[in-house]
Amino acid sequence: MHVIGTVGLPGSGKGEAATVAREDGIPVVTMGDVVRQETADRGLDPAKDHGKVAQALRDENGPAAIAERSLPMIEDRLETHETVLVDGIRSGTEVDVFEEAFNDAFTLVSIEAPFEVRAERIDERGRDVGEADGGESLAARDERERGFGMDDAMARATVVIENTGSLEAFHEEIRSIVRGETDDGKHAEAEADP
Ligand SMILES: Nc1ncnc2c1ncn2[C@@H]1O[C@H](COP(=O)(O)OP(=O)(O)OP(=O)(O)O)[C@@H](O)[C@H]1O
Repeated sequence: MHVIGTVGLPGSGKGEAATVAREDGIPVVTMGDVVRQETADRGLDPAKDHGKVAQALRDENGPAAIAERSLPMIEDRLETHETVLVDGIRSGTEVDVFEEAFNDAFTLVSIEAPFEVRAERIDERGRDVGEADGGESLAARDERERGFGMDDAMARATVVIENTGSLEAFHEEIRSIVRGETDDGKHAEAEADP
């Protein structure tokens, strides 16, 4: 069993990492899915009302609410898959939830790139889909994510990927992590033991 969580500021490459994992047959659970499911369960529109419901979940059940609700989804995928990727972790409190649930089977990966590199990539991504990222500036999004506790979450990572090279190089790094070929310092003994 291996649960890999990714953290990183907007445009760092979390979505790319999730795509690479899916292509490798690894199920991806995103915190966004949890919020959209809850929004639908409350009879609201997942496309419009997810921000409101994310806030309501935290107000009603505390800062770990969304991570806690993702646990049954993750456990369900682990019944049929050795590895699951969790996308969208945003705070140290959420990291606590996964470390408590999965102990040494949990690896937190921080994906990092400088502001200018992320800004350029988000700009390119916007052009691909024909729209900007909701009109909110990257600096404002960074600020909002940091407000949730992203810096704390990133500081807890045991694997750090500098996503400053080519897309292909990044894909290779992610593939090696999801295939369990990268040593995060926690699994060394298990790997050495045949
Ligand atoms: N190494 C790279 N080289 C070139 N482009 C990249 C690289 N890594 C990511 N990208 C591109 O940069 C953009 C941002 O990456 P991605 O969507 O994965 O970020 P994210 O962390 O999911 O951001 P957000 O939190 O805003 O959704 C995407 O268009 C992605 O394809």
